[in-house]
Amino acid sequence: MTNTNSDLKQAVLDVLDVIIHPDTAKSLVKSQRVQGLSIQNGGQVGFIIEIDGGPSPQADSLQKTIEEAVSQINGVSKVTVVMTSHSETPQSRPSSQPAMAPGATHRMQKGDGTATKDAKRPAKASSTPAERTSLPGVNAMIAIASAKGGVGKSSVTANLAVACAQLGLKVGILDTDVYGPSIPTMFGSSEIEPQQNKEGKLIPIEAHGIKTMSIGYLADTDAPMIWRGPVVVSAINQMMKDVEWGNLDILFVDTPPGTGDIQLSLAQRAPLTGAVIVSTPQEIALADVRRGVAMFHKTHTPVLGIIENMAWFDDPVSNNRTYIFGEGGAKKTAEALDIPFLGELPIVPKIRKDADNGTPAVLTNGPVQDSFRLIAEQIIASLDAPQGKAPPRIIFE
Ligand SMILES: Nc1ncnc2c1ncn2[C@@H]1O[C@H](COP(=O)(O)OP(=O)(O)OP(=O)(O)O)[C@@H](O)[C@H]1O
Repeated sequence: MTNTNSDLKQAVLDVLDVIIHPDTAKSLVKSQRVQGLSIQNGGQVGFIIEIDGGPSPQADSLQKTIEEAVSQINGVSKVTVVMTSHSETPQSRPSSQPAMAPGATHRMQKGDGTATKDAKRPAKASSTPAERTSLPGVNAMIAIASAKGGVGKSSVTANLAVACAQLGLKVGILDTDVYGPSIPTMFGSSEIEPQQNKEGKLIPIEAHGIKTMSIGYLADTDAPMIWRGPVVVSAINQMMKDVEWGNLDILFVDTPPGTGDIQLSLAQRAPLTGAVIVSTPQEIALADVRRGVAMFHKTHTPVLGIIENMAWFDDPVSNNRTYIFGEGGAKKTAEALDIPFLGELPIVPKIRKDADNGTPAVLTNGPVQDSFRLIAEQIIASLDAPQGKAPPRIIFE
């Protein structure tokens, strides 16, 4: 960040410090209601304000006051305020927890408070997948999850989405991985800034035939994200609803790794049709898979299947196959948990290289494309099967 940006940041904080929250009669800054303040090039200011309760005329008026006050600051070209609410009050934050995410940004506009309403809605045991896909125009919403980080969840999401599009489906990806949003990089779209339509909804960025929206387009991903769980969930909830997805056959959701509170809230609140779990074959990852499956069961989200990534490596020089992370562990776990096993993907340097270059490997004809297509076909078929059960597994080498 440049000195100018630092000065501007301080000027914004100074202005917010003198704005008093009408309910608590405390300064927004002092009551730790400002999160994720960020200044983008050209004086674009974005931040989150935590409010209590859902949308209200008071919240609207507070937002207007904030926007007007900040836009008066010399050097500010655009102000975007996200109003979020959740059940925990800012005052109950442990003092060790930072109130702000330095450098993090968020350019979405005006929360609708649905996070609060949703937080009170229990996951219905009786809900069917169809009932839970409530995003208008979106036929199915599938979470790609991994209980462990770095197992290739985003790579699988990107390639699966393109494989589904190659099979003729309209596909989108919502990247909610706040800890490392990699979809913009994998689609070569990280420099593009999403625009808004007349209703203020974000227009997804289309790349390689996929509509993408990512927290990475909205945030400074070089800055550490230290948002608290409820704020993350609220921001993601807003991302889901405030994007003009249009008509989609499948919206894949790249989720943050883990099975903590954030992931549980997401599984409860997102109108998921089902979840696909990605794992590597080793035992330590598989223990996490069990936790992930349990989490989705708890929220009555059908687990459509498990994909084993980085299953083996074929050395092109020696022609030897090495099972670097062990052999067949995810398949065994799938069998033990009575969950469809969707297939295994080897370690292929092209998958990594193409991801880094912004062109998913599945775009090139060859074995990688074949593997992802087979998995995509099973997932598509599983959407029509009762209870989200996949058809018998197709074996490929
Ligand atoms: N089958 C594969 N072959 C080769 N490289 C792979 C494969 N799958 C993933 N990778 C590479 O491994 C790294 C981690 O993958 P990726 O970012 O998709 O994982 P992730 O589970 O989404 O990570 P995170 O937990 O950080 O979100 C990336 O560099 C990616 O290109």
